[in-house]
Amino acid sequence: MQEKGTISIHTENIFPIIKKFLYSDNEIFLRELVSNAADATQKVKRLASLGQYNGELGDLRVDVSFDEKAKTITISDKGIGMTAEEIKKYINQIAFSGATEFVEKFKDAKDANEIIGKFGLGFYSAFMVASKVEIQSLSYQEGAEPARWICDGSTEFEIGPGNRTERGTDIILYINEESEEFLSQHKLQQILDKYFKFLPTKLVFGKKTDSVEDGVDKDGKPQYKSVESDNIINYAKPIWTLSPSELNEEDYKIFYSELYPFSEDPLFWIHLNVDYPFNLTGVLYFPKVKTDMDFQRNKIKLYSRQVFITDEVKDIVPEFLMLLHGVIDSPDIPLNVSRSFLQADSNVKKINNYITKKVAEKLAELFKKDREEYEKKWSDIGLFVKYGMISDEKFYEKAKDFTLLTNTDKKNFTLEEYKEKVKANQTDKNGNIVYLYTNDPEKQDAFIQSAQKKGYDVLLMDTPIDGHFVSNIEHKLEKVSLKRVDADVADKLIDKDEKLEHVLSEEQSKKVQEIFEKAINKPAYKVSVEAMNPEDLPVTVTMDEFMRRMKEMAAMGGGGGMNFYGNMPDNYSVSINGNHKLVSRILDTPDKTAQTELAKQAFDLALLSQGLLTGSDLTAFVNRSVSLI
Ligand SMILES: Nc1ncnc2c1ncn2[C@@H]1O[C@H](COP(=O)(O)OP(=O)(O)OP(=O)(O)O)[C@@H](O)[C@H]1O
Repeated sequence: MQEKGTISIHTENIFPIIKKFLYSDNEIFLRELVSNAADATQKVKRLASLGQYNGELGDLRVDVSFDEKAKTITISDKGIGMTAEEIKKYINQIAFSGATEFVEKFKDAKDANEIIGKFGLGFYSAFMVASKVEIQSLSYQEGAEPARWICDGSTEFEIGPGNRTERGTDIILYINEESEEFLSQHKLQQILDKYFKFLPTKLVFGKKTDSVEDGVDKDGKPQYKSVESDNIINYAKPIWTLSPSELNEEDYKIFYSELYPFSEDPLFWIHLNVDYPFNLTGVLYFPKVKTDMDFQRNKIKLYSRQVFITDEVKDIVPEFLMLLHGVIDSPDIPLNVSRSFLQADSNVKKINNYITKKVAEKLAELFKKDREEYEKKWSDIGLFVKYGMISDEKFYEKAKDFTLLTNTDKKNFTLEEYKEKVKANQTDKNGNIVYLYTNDPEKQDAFIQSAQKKGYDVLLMDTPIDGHFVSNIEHKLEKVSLKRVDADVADKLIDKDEKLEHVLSEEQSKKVQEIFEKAINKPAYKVSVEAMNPEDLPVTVTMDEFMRRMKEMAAMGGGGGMNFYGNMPDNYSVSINGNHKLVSRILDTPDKTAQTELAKQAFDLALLSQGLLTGSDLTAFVNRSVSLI
């Protein structure tokens, strides 16, 4: 009996609205329809295992096919099927209270995901690409009659007897004009690969032809023949569904290369597996990252019951772990709602915390088990760890035991070990331990050497994140302050209240100061004469630690009062080593011009050693040097 009816929503024509909103993301229709087919297949399997279905299961597979001439795409399954009554119930009654609310709520929606799941519109996403949709279905129930449903995208539908002779469902999409791009082998293959590589139900997309070896010819050369077989989409083994005890190292590496072909082997990985209070499985990899490109290319992929959803996992994965690779699968993440909802979702927060905890545990384990190996990997993982410590208090608490500080001799220390190492020699008169660091060992070499002469240790803080990391640990560690090695002359880097004897009288000092002020003749350079080790350089140019950090923050866009520092000129301190032979010589030079030239030369050498001497000053220095020789 042929029957006509109206889909129960209160608007004339919902589909143009759906289409309009969802257009940008319209490949989702395939994700929704193939997922439905796979669900129906899983259901019949379950019924059989429960003894509620006794028919032949047969080859349980989902087929996607297309017909370029007829302009159709068909999704077929051998699942539980639907009777006409069920079609009416499941397909016709769209699960939302009213189209008015729908339109109101989502007139600004940009993402199809926001709408589809929320309103149980999975099936209706078909109308994003089809002008007409037909269902042919035969239910698994005994004595069921095949049913056919057809709808042209208006709220009118037709339902009546169908033609399916085997259990299961065909969804036939009559592709609309704007969506003809989907009627392509390449396009469909690409979409199916993206979403269904790990689908638990076999998914077949037509046939493929392979060339296989077939004996040898009369000259003994191998012969080949073409063999046709099903083009199966989901060949790969989704290892995150297995238990870690069933897997070996190779399995994890193979899986990684399946996810990200042509990538270098990962450093290590974490197998995630929880089922309470939320359900989540997955494998996260720590990549070996060579370039920034790698970060952008290989992202964590989010799955829901083995169907790919997105690689935009922001909010689900803690920000500092966004650089990891791998897969997360959770049916408990509300995939289909807006971002702001996601951030407020308590499951998402728990998942976030869980992942952070797991990562910390893994790192702690690696550190404990094989420190040498861990140290080798530190240059790669240090970035994650430091970023994590800065951005997440809880992570800091865990990571402080396995964070390493590396010094200029490339030796590694934990925070605790380092404190012990330098405590004796690097504590200032107020009882603060001063950690010295360099962010550019080449440029700051002269300072590093002077510090080392005093028996000080210098840390290497030369990655982009280290500037923040320095402030972070300084803030967290008690009675510890960090100073860049060029923040002052070696004798004053750590103020121990030890005064060196001055060879110059007060009057002589004043004179030296005047000579240098005149020679330098730049207000941004503040000259002082110090009693220093005679072995140290005659002139040292430094920028105060506090001032430099403020300027760095201003340069990075720190708001508010930071602009104040950003606008200040670069101010430097020029320390003249009053105990140096050269300084005495300058003082004793009777010829005023020669005296100024010598002072200039000594000052320029200081600038030169720090790469601060450029342009016309550099040219003048070179000319002066030539004439002095
Ligand atoms: N291929 C199919 N075989 C059997 N039943 C199906 C098939 N496709 C859809 N259905 C039935 O129609 C219902 C509605 O499908 P629809 O995709 O609109 O929503 P859903 O799958 O329940 O939810 P969502 O897509 O939001 O996850 C399904 O729950 C299922 O009962």
